Amino acid sequence: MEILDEAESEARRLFSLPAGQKLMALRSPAGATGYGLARISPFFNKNMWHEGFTVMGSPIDHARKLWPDDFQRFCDVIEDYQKKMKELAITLMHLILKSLDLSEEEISKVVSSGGASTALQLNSYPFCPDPSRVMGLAPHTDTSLLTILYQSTIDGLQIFKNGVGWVLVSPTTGSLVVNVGDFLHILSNSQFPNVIHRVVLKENQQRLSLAYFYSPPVDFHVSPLAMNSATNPLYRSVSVREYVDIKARNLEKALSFIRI
Ligand SMILES: O=C(O)CCC(=O)C(=O)O
Ligand SMILES: [Fe+2]
Repeated sequence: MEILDEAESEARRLFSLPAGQKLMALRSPAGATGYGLARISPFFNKNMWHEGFTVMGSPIDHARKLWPDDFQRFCDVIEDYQKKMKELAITLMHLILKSLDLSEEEISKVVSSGGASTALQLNSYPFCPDPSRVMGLAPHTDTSLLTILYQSTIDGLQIFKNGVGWVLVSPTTGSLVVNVGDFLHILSNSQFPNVIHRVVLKENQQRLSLAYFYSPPVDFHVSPLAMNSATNPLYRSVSVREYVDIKARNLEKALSFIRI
């Protein structure tokens, strides 16, 4: 798909800028978008071999700072990428929720009530002379319903499988990885379990990835909707806003805070 190549090339162009230039678009302490460390960094006492750039909607304010005379191409490609990923996320969510026997009415509440919360995260794991000594991205689950991940050509993504351990998910040309996040885990009463994943660098080349996070609107209350008659709800109802806040303070323990 052409848009994957274009978005990858724009991400590469951004991360190739001199450090001083990238710092012009630094995420502000209270802000959610812009250039900076991985969001999960505060939970770990070692830095990760990673730099990121977060977009929500139009990236124009930050793009103007990065390329004062040439920001339009980046904005066009990144906005188009988000539009395509959103369409795909909605299609996937419909299929998943249908498979869980939710009614059309319930599905439309989850998927389209008042617009989703979405974010696009551009990730770069720069060239590293000794990859065996660094952590790319520490283990975590995504907070989203689902995350559509494009990893270009370099290995690194691993998922944790119970009873097996860490399993490498190698990139395949033109393919996307879909990760189940915490919100789908709650909504499906853990029939679609969230996936613990991390990035371990093996090759001494720069690695790029683009993660599109799709979540319900901030005021939506997520609760286990999909249950067969034999099961009890495992989680209490929680608004997206409240859960994001719990996660920001507790990371991987967040689900245990809403466990019934
Ligand atoms: O770089 C990757 O393959 C994974 C990125 C990721 O997990 C994230 O941005 O949440
Ligand atoms: Fe992730």
